[in-house]
Amino acid sequence: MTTSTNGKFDRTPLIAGNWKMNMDHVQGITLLQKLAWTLSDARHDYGRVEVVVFPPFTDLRSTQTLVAGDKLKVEYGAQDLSPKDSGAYTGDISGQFLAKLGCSYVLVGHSERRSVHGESDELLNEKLKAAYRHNLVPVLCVGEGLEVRQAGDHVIHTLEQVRRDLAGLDAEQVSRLVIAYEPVWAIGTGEVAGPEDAQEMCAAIRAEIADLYDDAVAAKTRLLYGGSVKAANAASILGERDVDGVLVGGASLDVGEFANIVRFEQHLVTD
Ligand SMILES: O=C(CO)COP(=O)(O)O
Repeated sequence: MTTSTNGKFDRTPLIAGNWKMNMDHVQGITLLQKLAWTLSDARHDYGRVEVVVFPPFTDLRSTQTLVAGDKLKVEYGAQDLSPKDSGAYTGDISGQFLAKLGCSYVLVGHSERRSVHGESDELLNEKLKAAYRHNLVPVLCVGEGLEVRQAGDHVIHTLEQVRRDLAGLDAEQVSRLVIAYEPVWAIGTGEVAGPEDAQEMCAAIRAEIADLYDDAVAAKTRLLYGGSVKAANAASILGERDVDGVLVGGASLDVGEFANIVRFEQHLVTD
């Protein structure tokens, strides 16, 4: 992994777009092509700020063809995977298939899967292990709902998720892991956790990883914030010490908006 030299990051910033259940494969290719053109016009340095999109499963083959054919530097991943590698699991998608499609990353435990599909920490732990079996880097999503936040238990709650989800993973795996803190009350609502909220939780997660593993592992794990991120608020969130990137939902469907988030360094206040 390359190291950015902007003085604020010692981990390569990662800007990720979760398309959720939007964009069929034709629309997806158009979106990705426009994004690549926009970033190319802006002479974006992908070694300095990594860019990843998470299209629906049905877009992945055309995404692979476009990325390989046009030698794009945008990376891509899937929004979920099965804990199993193959067999009688109708409707599920194996990490092996995702790796074959050139995916680098896979989302695990997005709050919409935890709530809509009732995914438990035990299942997510299995999914993380499945991702590593196929050399996919998991982006593990954690975060609290509104009631937990109002009760002031957000840090305890989120660290508990981290502990349960990471059970049995080794230090090498966790140093490659990406964890996205996505407070459920800030997803798709226009409510953004402030930069200081993002920093508070990312610092707490990093300290927890140092506790569970060691400081060297904690220094490598990348921590993202997600929830109503837009070009207008991205730079201040990304300026925080422990925030290494953002996981963007709605705004990742707008090329101009997402490209401006990728180019957040233009808006960083340097001290
Ligand atoms: O869930 C999210 C990304 O995974 C955040 O979605 P929004 O950016 O639309 O709030």
